[in-house]
Amino acid sequence: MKTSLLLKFIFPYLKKYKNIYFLLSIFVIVGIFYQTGMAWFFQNMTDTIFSNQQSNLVFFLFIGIFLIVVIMITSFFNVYYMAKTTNLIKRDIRMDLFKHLLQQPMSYISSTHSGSLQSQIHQDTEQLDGVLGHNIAQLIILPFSGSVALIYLSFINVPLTLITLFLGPLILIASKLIGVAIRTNGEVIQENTAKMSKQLQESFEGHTLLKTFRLEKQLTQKYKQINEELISNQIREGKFSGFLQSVSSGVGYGAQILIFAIGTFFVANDQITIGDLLAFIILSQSLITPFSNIGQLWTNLQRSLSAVSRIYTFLLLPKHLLLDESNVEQQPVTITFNKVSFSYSPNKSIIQDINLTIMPNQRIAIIGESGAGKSTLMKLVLGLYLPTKGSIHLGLGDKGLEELKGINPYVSYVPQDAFLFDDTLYENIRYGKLDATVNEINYAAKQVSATSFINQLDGDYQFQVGERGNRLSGGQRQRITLARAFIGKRPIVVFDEATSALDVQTEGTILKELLQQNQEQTMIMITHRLSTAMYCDKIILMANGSIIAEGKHDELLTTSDHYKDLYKKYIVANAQSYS
Ligand SMILES: Nc1ncnc2c1ncn2[C@@H]1O[C@H](COP(=O)(O)OP(=O)(O)OP(=O)(O)O)[C@@H](O)[C@H]1O
Repeated sequence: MKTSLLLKFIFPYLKKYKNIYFLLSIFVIVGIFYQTGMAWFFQNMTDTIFSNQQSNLVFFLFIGIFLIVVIMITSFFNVYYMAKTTNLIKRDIRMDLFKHLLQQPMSYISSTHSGSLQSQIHQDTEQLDGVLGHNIAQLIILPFSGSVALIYLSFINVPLTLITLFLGPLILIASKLIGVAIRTNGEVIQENTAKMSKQLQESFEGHTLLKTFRLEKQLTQKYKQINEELISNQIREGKFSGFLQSVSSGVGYGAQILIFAIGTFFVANDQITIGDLLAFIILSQSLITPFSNIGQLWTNLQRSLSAVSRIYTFLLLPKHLLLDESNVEQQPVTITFNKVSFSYSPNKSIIQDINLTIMPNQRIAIIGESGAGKSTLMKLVLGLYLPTKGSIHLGLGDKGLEELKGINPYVSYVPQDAFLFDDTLYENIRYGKLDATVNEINYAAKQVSATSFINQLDGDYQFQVGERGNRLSGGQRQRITLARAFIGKRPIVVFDEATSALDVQTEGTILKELLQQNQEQTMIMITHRLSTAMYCDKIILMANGSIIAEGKHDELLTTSDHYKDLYKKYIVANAQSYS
């Protein structure tokens, strides 16, 4: 990606702190002239001493104290303001990345590994120093301080100035060549680190499997391989930087020796004074440093720019459309599928040509074999994915029909995996309705038969559920996710096998309670249990992404052979379990 484009992207972040940058630039300008001021000071003080004008020494003493005070103040504010702006901008970028991440469509989330994404967001933000902090300031300052030194020295002696200047381009050529290698290598290091976080995260999340299948050796081997790759690339980077440093030091010290040798000759011939030579030795660094440091600063900038490029590319990803929740009212909502087809990838159709109407307050069961497309159909209802063909409309009574083009705000969802946030039970239920009162939370827990187990936990509702809720049993987690879904009283609730971890009796009690107490809600349940489906207003039977039968239990027994078979199997299985 073009450097100018990346700098244009970062500029608005800098602009926000223009006042601090203005103050910073004052201290930076003082810094630019400071080195020349010091050279002037030593040059004139030396010449004064050598010309026996000791009476002027008091004047130089005051100038010396003044210079010390100036450098102390300048150094403090330079470092402080630079750190302040850099960290403030990093904070803003991190926030933008996080907000953007939350608005990513499911297609992005499901195709990206969370470990790599985390490492990318953290590391790339940390690497921004190269374009924000001292690095960029130095890149701007050095040419100026070099020019000021050049003008000052050329007033003293032009040939000696040219000799000093002559060595600089050598470093520039070396750093240009090495800079490209460092940037490419930096990108590989970033990939290695992302792979490592990915593996760390998987080892942590899958630790039960890892232990039971005795996978320690395999995973250690895999981790070792990535670690070795990372270290070899980091060492290679060290080699590149070392080479650059070596050229810079050689040229820097070489310049000083050369100036000293030739300068002494000029002093001996009365072409310059000892003070002038001293000024040359001090300022030669200001002339050489831009060349030597610009190499390192440039490579840092390149490394940072590749981080900026990844951040920019991520922020350019289109967001998932979020409907304005403030307009959402509790009202009956009809869902209509018009010839809807959907595929996750271009070659494989998952949902095919579905026509379906779900009326307000209906109880719908979606059944079918594993992989038939039941969850995908519900993800379309939730608006997590948009149809690839056809359309879904929401009938909103007086407000008419509205095509679903983003997240559906009228639906609550109880997912298959009963995910809980690492927080208290209370907070986990409250996420379903942020302004819920204590009574509402109690009531929601009661509806899903959760109060008895909550009362036995340490701290009741203040119990910390742990990562993904792992301090609770599967059935307890499911009850909390049910409470979270019902507390918001949205017009439609989708259950994706939301009671599969409960025994049939508890499931029956909870569903009976929920169905009775929430008559004014549409409930759509994906289930493998016919015992649940049988009591619904409508059963939708799916196979290979299509609806192959729909109707009430009694109707389906006469209209669908497929359903009849399922029912027979259910009767047999039930009879066996009681025999
Ligand atoms: N994020 C995804 N990316 C690509 N393919 C997917 C994705 N999610 C599901 N699929 C595929 O879509 C098909 C339907 O999956 P879906 O989860 O909708 O089935 P299901 O009927 O709910 O199955 P189950 O009863 O096992 O939960 C499967 O073949 C699955 O591999």
